[in-house]
Amino acid sequence: MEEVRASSEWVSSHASHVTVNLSGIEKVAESMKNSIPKVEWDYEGIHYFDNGPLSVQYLFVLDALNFCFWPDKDLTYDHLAAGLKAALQDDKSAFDADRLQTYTGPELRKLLNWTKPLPLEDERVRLIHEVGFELERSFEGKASKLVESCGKSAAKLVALVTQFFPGFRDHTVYKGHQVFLYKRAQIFAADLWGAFKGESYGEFHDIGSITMFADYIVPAVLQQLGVLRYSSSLANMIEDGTEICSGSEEEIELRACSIYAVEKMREVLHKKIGKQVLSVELDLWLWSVGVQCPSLQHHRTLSIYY
Ligand SMILES: Nc1nc2c(c(CN[C@H]3C=C[C@H](O)[C@@H]3O)cn2[C@@H]2O[C@H](COP(=O)(O)O)[C@@H](O)[C@H]2O)c(=O)[nH]1
Repeated sequence: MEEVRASSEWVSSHASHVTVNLSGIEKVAESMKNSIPKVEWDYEGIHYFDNGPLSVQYLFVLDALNFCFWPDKDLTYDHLAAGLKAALQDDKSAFDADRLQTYTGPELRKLLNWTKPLPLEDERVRLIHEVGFELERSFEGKASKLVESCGKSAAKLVALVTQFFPGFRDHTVYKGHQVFLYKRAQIFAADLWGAFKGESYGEFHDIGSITMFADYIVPAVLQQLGVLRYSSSLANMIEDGTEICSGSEEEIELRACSIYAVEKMREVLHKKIGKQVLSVELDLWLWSVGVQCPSLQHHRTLSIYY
Protein backbone atom coordinates (compact mmCIF):
# COMPACT_ATOMS: atom_id res chain seq x y z
CA MET A 1 0.00 0.00 0.00
CA GLU A 2 3.06 2.19 0.31
CA GLU A 3 3.08 2.32 -3.49
CA VAL A 4 -0.49 3.65 -3.50
CA ARG A 5 0.37 6.34 -0.95
CA ALA A 6 3.68 7.38 -2.51
CA SER A 7 2.44 7.48 -6.11
CA SER A 8 -0.72 9.40 -5.14
CA GLU A 9 1.40 11.97 -3.33
CA TRP A 10 3.60 12.25 -6.41
CA VAL A 11 0.58 12.92 -8.63
CA SER A 12 -0.74 15.47 -6.17
CA SER A 13 2.53 17.42 -6.20
CA HIS A 14 2.67 17.43 -10.02
CA ALA A 15 -1.02 17.96 -10.71
CA SER A 16 -2.25 20.44 -13.32
CA HIS A 17 -6.05 20.23 -12.82
CA VAL A 18 -6.69 19.27 -9.16
CA THR A 19 -5.33 20.90 -6.00
CA VAL A 20 -5.46 19.49 -2.50
CA ASN A 21 -6.42 22.38 -0.23
CA LEU A 22 -4.79 21.98 3.18
CA SER A 23 -6.91 24.65 4.84
CA GLY A 24 -10.01 22.82 3.58
CA ILE A 25 -8.71 19.65 5.22
CA GLU A 26 -8.05 21.52 8.48
CA LYS A 27 -11.58 22.91 8.44
CA VAL A 28 -13.09 19.46 7.98
CA ALA A 29 -10.83 18.06 10.72
CA GLU A 30 -11.83 20.89 13.04
CA SER A 31 -15.50 20.10 12.48
CA MET A 32 -14.76 16.55 13.65
CA LYS A 33 -13.18 17.74 16.88
CA ASN A 34 -16.02 16.62 19.10
CA SER A 35 -17.16 13.54 17.24
CA ILE A 36 -15.90 11.65 14.26
CA PRO A 37 -18.80 10.42 12.16
CA LYS A 38 -18.89 6.63 12.29
CA VAL A 39 -20.76 4.79 9.57
CA GLU A 40 -21.58 1.12 10.06
CA TRP A 41 -20.52 -1.20 7.27
CA ASP A 42 -23.74 -2.32 5.49
CA TYR A 43 -25.72 0.50 7.07
CA GLU A 44 -28.01 -0.01 4.07
CA GLY A 45 -28.71 -3.68 4.95
CA ILE A 46 -28.17 -4.85 1.38
CA HIS A 47 -25.26 -7.28 1.61
CA TYR A 48 -25.22 -11.05 2.02
CA PHE A 49 -23.66 -12.21 5.27
CA ASP A 50 -23.67 -15.59 7.00
CA ASN A 51 -20.40 -15.29 8.93
CA GLY A 52 -18.72 -18.01 6.83
CA PRO A 53 -16.77 -18.70 3.62
CA LEU A 54 -19.79 -18.12 1.37
CA SER A 55 -19.81 -14.49 2.53
CA VAL A 56 -16.18 -14.23 1.37
CA GLN A 57 -17.15 -15.66 -2.03
CA TYR A 58 -20.02 -13.16 -2.20
CA LEU A 59 -17.76 -10.20 -1.38
CA PHE A 60 -15.15 -11.23 -3.93
CA VAL A 61 -17.74 -11.54 -6.71
CA LEU A 62 -19.28 -8.25 -5.56
CA ASP A 63 -15.98 -6.39 -5.73
CA ALA A 64 -15.07 -8.01 -9.05
CA LEU A 65 -18.14 -6.21 -10.43
CA ASN A 66 -18.05 -3.10 -8.24
CA PHE A 67 -17.55 -0.46 -10.94
CA CYS A 68 -19.18 1.95 -13.33
CA PHE A 69 -22.90 2.18 -12.56
CA TRP A 70 -23.51 5.76 -13.69
CA PRO A 71 -24.01 5.20 -17.46
CA ASP A 72 -27.47 3.86 -16.50
CA LYS A 73 -29.04 6.60 -14.43
CA ASP A 74 -31.26 4.10 -12.61
CA LEU A 75 -28.52 1.66 -11.68
CA THR A 76 -26.54 1.98 -8.44
CA TYR A 77 -24.15 -0.06 -6.35
CA ASP A 78 -27.12 -1.06 -4.17
CA HIS A 79 -28.63 -2.99 -7.09
CA LEU A 80 -25.43 -4.98 -7.43
CA ALA A 81 -25.07 -5.76 -3.70
CA ALA A 82 -28.75 -6.60 -3.19
CA GLY A 83 -29.10 -8.46 -6.51
CA LEU A 84 -26.12 -10.72 -5.79
CA LYS A 85 -27.43 -11.28 -2.26
CA ALA A 86 -30.84 -12.40 -3.54
CA ALA A 87 -29.21 -14.64 -6.17
CA LEU A 88 -27.12 -16.35 -3.50
CA GLN A 89 -30.03 -16.75 -1.10
CA ASP A 90 -31.96 -18.34 -3.92
CA ASP A 91 -29.19 -20.70 -4.96
CA LYS A 92 -26.23 -21.29 -2.65
CA SER A 93 -24.14 -22.63 -5.54
CA ALA A 94 -24.64 -19.55 -7.75
CA PHE A 95 -21.07 -18.35 -7.08
CA ASP A 96 -19.30 -21.71 -7.29
CA ALA A 97 -16.13 -21.28 -9.35
CA ASP A 98 -17.38 -23.44 -12.23
CA ARG A 99 -20.66 -21.53 -12.41
CA LEU A 100 -18.86 -18.15 -12.39
CA GLN A 101 -17.07 -19.17 -15.58
CA THR A 102 -20.27 -19.75 -17.52
CA TYR A 103 -22.39 -16.63 -16.91
CA THR A 104 -23.51 -14.77 -20.03
CA GLY A 105 -24.53 -11.11 -20.17
CA PRO A 106 -28.29 -11.85 -20.02
CA GLU A 107 -27.70 -14.31 -17.14
CA LEU A 108 -25.75 -11.68 -15.27
CA ARG A 109 -28.64 -9.25 -15.74
CA LYS A 110 -31.01 -11.87 -14.37
CA LEU A 111 -28.71 -12.40 -11.41
CA LEU A 112 -28.98 -8.69 -10.64
CA ASN A 113 -32.70 -8.62 -11.39
CA TRP A 114 -31.93 -6.01 -14.05
CA THR A 115 -33.79 -6.04 -17.37
CA LYS A 116 -31.63 -3.63 -19.36
CA PRO A 117 -28.06 -4.29 -20.57
CA LEU A 118 -25.57 -3.50 -17.82
CA PRO A 119 -22.93 -0.81 -18.39
CA LEU A 120 -19.73 -2.46 -19.68
CA GLU A 121 -21.59 -5.75 -19.64
CA ASP A 122 -19.02 -7.63 -21.75
CA GLU A 123 -16.29 -6.58 -19.37
CA ARG A 124 -18.38 -7.65 -16.38
CA VAL A 125 -18.85 -11.06 -17.97
CA ARG A 126 -15.14 -11.37 -18.75
CA LEU A 127 -14.19 -10.40 -15.19
CA ILE A 128 -16.60 -12.79 -13.49
CA HIS A 129 -15.21 -15.58 -15.69
CA GLU A 130 -11.68 -14.59 -14.72
CA VAL A 131 -12.59 -14.79 -11.04
CA GLY A 132 -14.10 -18.26 -11.44
CA PHE A 133 -11.20 -19.52 -13.54
CA GLU A 134 -8.41 -18.31 -11.28
CA LEU A 135 -10.19 -19.31 -8.07
CA GLU A 136 -10.56 -22.80 -9.47
CA ARG A 137 -6.98 -22.97 -10.73
CA SER A 138 -5.20 -21.56 -7.68
CA PHE A 139 -7.53 -21.50 -4.65
CA GLU A 140 -9.65 -24.69 -4.77
CA GLY A 141 -12.46 -22.56 -6.17
CA LYS A 142 -12.79 -20.62 -2.93
CA ALA A 143 -12.19 -16.95 -2.22
CA SER A 144 -11.91 -17.97 1.45
CA LYS A 145 -8.71 -19.91 0.56
CA LEU A 146 -7.32 -16.78 -1.06
CA VAL A 147 -8.00 -14.83 2.14
CA GLU A 148 -6.58 -17.60 4.33
CA SER A 149 -3.31 -17.43 2.40
CA CYS A 150 -2.68 -13.76 3.22
CA GLY A 151 -1.59 -14.32 6.84
CA LYS A 152 -4.07 -11.75 8.21
CA SER A 153 -2.39 -8.97 6.23
CA ALA A 154 -4.58 -6.65 4.18
CA ALA A 155 -1.52 -5.51 2.22
CA LYS A 156 -0.66 -9.11 1.37
CA LEU A 157 -4.26 -9.74 0.34
CA VAL A 158 -4.20 -6.77 -2.04
CA ALA A 159 -0.87 -8.01 -3.43
CA LEU A 160 -2.27 -11.53 -3.95
CA VAL A 161 -5.49 -10.33 -5.55
CA THR A 162 -3.65 -8.06 -7.99
CA GLN A 163 -1.08 -10.77 -8.70
CA PHE A 164 -3.57 -13.51 -9.53
CA PHE A 165 -6.49 -11.54 -10.98
CA PRO A 166 -5.47 -9.12 -13.76
CA GLY A 167 -8.88 -7.41 -13.65
CA PHE A 168 -7.95 -5.93 -10.26
CA ARG A 169 -4.71 -4.33 -11.50
CA ASP A 170 -5.83 -0.77 -11.14
CA HIS A 171 -2.63 1.05 -11.98
CA THR A 172 -1.70 3.49 -14.68
CA VAL A 173 1.03 5.82 -15.92
CA TYR A 174 0.94 9.56 -15.18
CA LYS A 175 3.53 11.96 -16.60
CA GLY A 176 5.82 8.96 -17.06
CA HIS A 177 5.34 7.58 -13.54
CA GLN A 178 3.52 4.41 -12.57
CA VAL A 179 0.62 5.18 -10.25
CA PHE A 180 -1.11 2.57 -8.10
CA LEU A 181 -4.73 3.07 -7.04
CA TYR A 182 -6.05 -0.48 -6.43
CA LYS A 183 -9.60 0.54 -5.63
CA ARG A 184 -11.41 -2.79 -5.97
CA ALA A 185 -8.61 -4.89 -4.43
CA GLN A 186 -8.48 -2.61 -1.40
CA ILE A 187 -12.25 -2.39 -0.99
CA PHE A 188 -12.38 -6.20 -0.96
CA ALA A 189 -10.07 -6.21 2.09
CA ALA A 190 -12.11 -3.42 3.69
CA ASP A 191 -15.41 -5.19 2.99
CA LEU A 192 -14.10 -8.33 4.70
CA TRP A 193 -12.95 -6.27 7.65
CA GLY A 194 -16.31 -4.46 7.84
CA ALA A 195 -18.53 -7.49 7.31
CA PHE A 196 -16.66 -9.78 9.72
CA LYS A 197 -16.13 -6.91 12.16
CA GLY A 198 -12.35 -7.37 12.21
CA GLU A 199 -12.57 -11.03 13.10
CA SER A 200 -12.22 -14.37 11.33
CA TYR A 201 -11.87 -13.67 7.57
CA GLY A 202 -11.91 -9.96 8.39
CA GLU A 203 -9.00 -9.95 10.83
CA PHE A 204 -6.10 -7.89 9.47
CA HIS A 205 -3.25 -6.65 11.66
CA ASP A 206 -2.52 -3.92 9.10
CA ILE A 207 -5.98 -2.61 8.16
CA GLY A 208 -4.50 0.88 8.73
CA SER A 209 -2.40 0.42 5.61
CA ILE A 210 -5.44 0.51 3.31
CA THR A 211 -6.15 3.89 1.67
CA MET A 212 -9.48 5.34 0.60
CA PHE A 213 -11.08 3.78 -2.47
CA ALA A 214 -10.69 6.09 -5.43
CA ASP A 215 -14.13 5.95 -7.03
CA TYR A 216 -16.33 8.64 -8.61
CA ILE A 217 -18.32 9.56 -5.48
CA VAL A 218 -15.66 10.46 -2.89
CA PRO A 219 -13.74 12.96 -5.10
CA ALA A 220 -17.00 14.85 -5.64
CA VAL A 221 -17.66 14.95 -1.88
CA LEU A 222 -14.11 16.16 -1.20
CA GLN A 223 -14.61 18.93 -3.75
CA GLN A 224 -17.88 19.98 -2.09
CA LEU A 225 -16.14 20.08 1.28
CA GLY A 226 -13.47 22.40 -0.14
CA VAL A 227 -10.76 19.76 0.20
CA LEU A 228 -10.19 19.41 -3.54
CA ARG A 229 -10.14 22.31 -5.97
CA TYR A 230 -10.53 21.86 -9.72
CA SER A 231 -9.25 23.94 -12.62
CA SER A 232 -12.09 25.75 -14.36
CA SER A 233 -11.84 23.49 -17.41
CA LEU A 234 -12.15 20.35 -15.26
CA ALA A 235 -14.98 21.87 -13.20
CA ASN A 236 -16.83 22.63 -16.45
CA MET A 237 -16.33 19.11 -17.80
CA ILE A 238 -17.78 17.61 -14.62
CA GLU A 239 -20.65 20.06 -14.51
CA ASP A 240 -21.54 19.43 -18.17
CA GLY A 241 -21.28 15.66 -17.75
CA THR A 242 -18.54 15.46 -20.38
CA GLU A 243 -16.90 12.06 -20.36
CA ILE A 244 -13.34 12.10 -19.01
CA CYS A 245 -11.07 9.47 -20.57
CA SER A 246 -9.70 6.69 -18.44
CA GLY A 247 -5.97 7.30 -18.03
CA SER A 248 -6.21 11.03 -18.79
CA GLU A 249 -4.31 13.45 -16.55
CA GLU A 250 -7.60 14.78 -15.21
CA GLU A 251 -8.91 11.35 -14.27
CA ILE A 252 -5.71 10.22 -12.57
CA GLU A 253 -5.44 13.50 -10.66
CA LEU A 254 -9.04 13.22 -9.40
CA ARG A 255 -8.39 9.75 -8.04
CA ALA A 256 -4.83 10.15 -6.75
CA CYS A 257 -5.49 13.54 -5.13
CA SER A 258 -8.47 12.01 -3.31
CA ILE A 259 -6.21 9.32 -1.86
CA TYR A 260 -3.59 11.90 -0.85
CA ALA A 261 -6.23 14.24 0.63
CA VAL A 262 -7.75 11.50 2.81
CA GLU A 263 -4.27 10.48 4.01
CA LYS A 264 -3.61 14.14 4.89
CA MET A 265 -6.97 14.38 6.65
CA ARG A 266 -6.06 11.37 8.73
CA GLU A 267 -2.68 12.94 9.57
CA VAL A 268 -4.24 16.27 10.56
CA LEU A 269 -6.86 14.52 12.71
CA HIS A 270 -4.06 12.69 14.51
CA LYS A 271 -1.55 15.53 14.91
CA LYS A 272 -3.85 18.49 15.56
CA ILE A 273 -6.97 16.97 17.06
CA GLY A 274 -5.36 13.91 18.67
CA LYS A 275 -7.83 11.47 17.10
CA GLN A 276 -6.81 8.31 15.35
CA VAL A 277 -8.98 7.17 12.52
CA LEU A 278 -8.54 4.73 9.64
CA SER A 279 -8.69 5.82 6.00
CA VAL A 280 -11.28 3.06 5.53
CA GLU A 281 -13.49 4.73 8.14
CA LEU A 282 -13.07 8.17 6.57
CA ASP A 283 -13.87 6.66 3.19
CA LEU A 284 -17.11 5.04 4.29
CA TRP A 285 -18.25 8.26 5.92
CA LEU A 286 -17.43 10.35 2.83
CA TRP A 287 -19.00 7.80 0.48
CA SER A 288 -22.21 7.59 2.51
CA VAL A 289 -22.48 11.41 2.45
CA GLY A 290 -22.04 11.35 -1.32
CA VAL A 291 -24.60 8.69 -2.17
CA GLN A 292 -27.17 10.43 -0.03
CA CYS A 293 -26.78 13.60 -2.06
CA PRO A 294 -28.64 13.06 -5.35
CA SER A 295 -27.55 16.40 -6.80
CA LEU A 296 -23.85 15.52 -6.48
CA GLN A 297 -22.11 15.88 -9.85
CA HIS A 298 -19.34 13.36 -10.28
CA HIS A 299 -16.83 12.80 -13.05
CA ARG A 300 -17.81 10.36 -15.75
CA THR A 301 -15.21 7.86 -16.86
CA LEU A 302 -15.81 4.48 -18.45
CA SER A 303 -13.64 2.22 -16.36
CA ILE A 304 -13.58 -1.32 -15.00
CA TYR A 305 -11.68 -0.18 -11.93
CA TYR A 306 -14.31 1.87 -10.08
N1 LIG B 1 -15.06 5.02 -2.00
C1 LIG B 1 -16.02 4.12 -1.99
N2 LIG B 1 -16.67 3.81 -3.13
C2 LIG B 1 -17.65 2.90 -3.07
C3 LIG B 1 -18.04 2.27 -1.90
C4 LIG B 1 -19.08 1.40 -2.24
C5 LIG B 1 -19.89 0.52 -1.35
N3 LIG B 1 -19.24 0.05 -0.21
C6 LIG B 1 -20.08 -0.66 0.69
C7 LIG B 1 -19.39 -1.31 1.77
C8 LIG B 1 -20.02 -1.10 2.96
C9 LIG B 1 -20.95 -0.03 2.86
O1 LIG B 1 -22.10 -0.20 3.62
C10 LIG B 1 -21.11 0.19 1.37
O2 LIG B 1 -22.32 -0.27 0.87
C11 LIG B 1 -19.30 1.53 -3.60
N4 LIG B 1 -18.43 2.43 -4.08
C12 LIG B 1 -18.33 3.02 -5.42
O3 LIG B 1 -19.32 4.04 -5.53
C13 LIG B 1 -19.72 4.18 -6.89
C14 LIG B 1 -21.17 3.84 -7.03
O4 LIG B 1 -21.96 4.92 -6.72
P1 LIG B 1 -23.50 4.95 -7.21
O5 LIG B 1 -23.46 4.93 -8.72
O6 LIG B 1 -24.07 6.21 -6.61
O7 LIG B 1 -24.14 3.68 -6.65
C15 LIG B 1 -18.88 3.15 -7.67
O8 LIG B 1 -17.69 3.74 -8.12
C16 LIG B 1 -18.63 2.12 -6.59
O9 LIG B 1 -17.53 1.29 -6.92
C17 LIG B 1 -17.37 2.61 -0.68
O10 LIG B 1 -17.62 2.13 0.42
N5 LIG B 1 -16.38 3.54 -0.79
